[in-house]
This record gives sequence, structure tokens and C-alpha cells, in this order.
Amino acid sequence: MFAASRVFGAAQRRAFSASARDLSKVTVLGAAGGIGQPLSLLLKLNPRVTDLALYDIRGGPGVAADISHINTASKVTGYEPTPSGLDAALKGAEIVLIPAGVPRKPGMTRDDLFNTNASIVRDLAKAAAKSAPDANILVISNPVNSTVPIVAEIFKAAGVYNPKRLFGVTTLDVVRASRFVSEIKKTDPADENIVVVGGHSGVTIVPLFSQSSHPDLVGDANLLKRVQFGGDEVVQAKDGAGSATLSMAMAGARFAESLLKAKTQSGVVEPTFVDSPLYKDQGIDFFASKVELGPNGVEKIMDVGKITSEEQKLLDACLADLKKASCSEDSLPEHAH
Ligand SMILES: NC(=O)C1=CN([C@@H]2O[C@H](COP(=O)(O)OP(=O)(O)OC[C@H]3O[C@@H](n4cnc5c(N)ncnc54)[C@H](O)[C@@H]3O)[C@@H](O)[C@H]2O)C=CC1
Ligand SMILES: O=C([O-])CC(=O)C(=O)O
Repeated sequence: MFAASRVFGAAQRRAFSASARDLSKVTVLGAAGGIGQPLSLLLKLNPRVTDLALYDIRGGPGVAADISHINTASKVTGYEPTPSGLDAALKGAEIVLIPAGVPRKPGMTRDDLFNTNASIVRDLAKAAAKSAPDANILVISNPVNSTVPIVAEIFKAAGVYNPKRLFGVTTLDVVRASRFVSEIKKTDPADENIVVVGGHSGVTIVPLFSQSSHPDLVGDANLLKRVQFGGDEVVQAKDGAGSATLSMAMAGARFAESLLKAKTQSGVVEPTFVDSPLYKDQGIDFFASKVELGPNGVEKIMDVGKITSEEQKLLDACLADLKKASCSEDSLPEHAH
């Protein structure tokens, strides 16, 4: 038997019993993909999820039929790739995860995905603005630094934008940084929680080791490169077969779990790429920093805090890059406006 109890600890199962009456519908758009399938699997194992809706332009019902046989309580439904299927998948969702879109191949940057993924995310955002305007929208599709602002624009155009409910999922950067540090320091990765701020590509990914229990790692060029270009490491190793999927599924499931937990618990904090006041005066509307989550989504956006001069240089490079990304939002496919 493969039970949720083997994956989730006793404390989580107790928390589940307390909140079992809460219905938590979670929708995955792009559920049959490399990320979508393991992400859906992990969500099926999460006792806080009561209703799992799986949508893809191909294969959603098949993945749903498969996952629905797992003996956890949640209901799993797969939807046909039609406008009404998409609307039904979204109706009543509390969380919508979006891993729909194409992944990188070696030699590509995340920005090279923009032309294809911007329109995919735009169309899904339009459907979400109509059928799940109050849901938390968790954007995984790359380039995250641009796809998140696209969702904001679509929700604004529909008159339903709530900045507290839109998140670019940068959790994989935190997961990687924590893992890489634990390898160097021979610690339990579960005890490491490295703060990563900025965005989700190359130099916009800024780990703040000075705020960890290993401040000596500031200036470790190899570690910094692994954190900033961890995605490329996987793209190269997969050699044309895509980018990170399994680690991303874990990271996406962790972020969804944090949001669900934050409905009933205070003090849940995750770095995430949100509509942020921190650098608006520099023309940067979206920025990832530590965010306290709550029942309404974003509860509190924290500033980057105390950092070293070396980290400040990394942050300056990040801000310059994010500023370029913001300026080029005018170059969204014209239909995104
Ligand atoms: N935020 C992050 O940290 C990470 C983001 N990613 C990004 O996630 C995205 C997905 O990656 P993979 O799952 O590996 O790709 P994949 O190609 O394996 O899966 C994508 C899925 O999206 C579906 N899809 C395409 N258009 C759709 C639409 N209009 N509606 C619904 N579904 C649609 C496809 O049918 C496919 O099943 C990529 O853009 C990738 O760059 C990947 C890793 C980490
Ligand atoms: O590198 C990619 O293209 C996928 C991604 O965002 C990551 O693994 O961090």
C-alpha cells in the first residue's frame, strides 16, 4: 500500500484532520507534461488537497485516471482540451498551478521561450481571470520574470487583478541552494533554508548566504554559479530532452503546500516572485523576496534585509537585468495587452 501517511508526517496528517472540512481545489494547467505529472502526483499525496483538477492540451484525462487510483481521499478529475473543459477545471479553484509551456534545449536561454510560452500563459490567464478570478495563481512556465507580469496584465484587463494572489514560483532556486550548501557543509539539507531573492534566471537569482548559518559561503564562486545556473546543469544533462521536471514538481508542490498551510497557520514564509513595492522606484514591478503567506495569499513582503557588499553587487546586477525585463514588457505579444 502506498499511503499518504508514508509521505506526509504525523503532524501534517493531524493538521489535515483539523482542516479536512475545508475544501481545497487545486488545478494544474499543463498536467500531462514533464513537471505536470509528478506535480499532480505529489498534490494527490497531499492530504490538504481535496479536489485535484488536471488540464492539458493533450492527455489530461489519462493522467487523471491514473492518479485517481491512488488511495488518498482527494477527488481527481481530468478535463478535455476545450474551452468548457478549461473553464470547468478552473471553476472553484483555490490554487492554480501553471507549468504549461515548452522547456529549454541546450544552448537556449529562458528568454528564448518567451515567444511560445507568453501566448500559452496569456490564454490560460484569460481563462483563469474568467473562471477562477479569486484563485492563487502560481506561475511555473518560463521565463518566469516575464510570464508573471503577463498574468498580471491579463487580470488587470479583466478588472480582477489582486496582487496578493499572483506568484512566480522560484522555490526551486531555494531548494537547489539549500541542497548544494548541504553537500558542501555535510549538513542535513532539511536544516538548510537559503534565502534566494531577485528573479528566476541567471544573474537575477541571488542567494543570500550571509543570512544563513554559513556566511563564509558568500564569495564561493562555484556555489554561486551552480545556484544561478542550476537549470542549465539539468538542461545539459538531459541533452535535448527538456529541463528540470522532478525537482521542479517537488518545489511546486512545496509552494502549494505552504499556501494551503498558511490558511490556518501563521509564520509560513517562502521566497517568491511577486508584485512588490521594494524596487518600484527603480521601475521594477516584480521581485522575489521572502513573503509571509496567509489566508489571502501574500500577507507581508519582506525586504532583502542586511547583506554584504559582495551580495549587494549581485543584487545590483540582478536589478539591472530585471529592469531590462520590465522595460521589454511593452514587447509582449500584442495580443497580451
Ligand atoms: N519556475 C521554474 O523554476 C521552472 C520552470 N520550468 C518551466 O516549466 C515549463 C514546463 O516544463 P515541462 O513540464 O518540462 O515541459 P513539457 O513540455 O514536458 O510539458 C508542458 C506541458 O504543457 C502542455 N501545454 C502546452 N500548451 C498548453 C496549453 N495551452 N494549455 C494547457 N497545457 C498546455 C503540454 O501539452 C505539455 O504537456 C517550461 O516553460 C519550463 O521552462 C521548468 C523548470 C523549473
Ligand atoms: O532551466 C530551465 O530552463 C528550467 C528552470 O527554470 C530551472 O530548472 O530552474
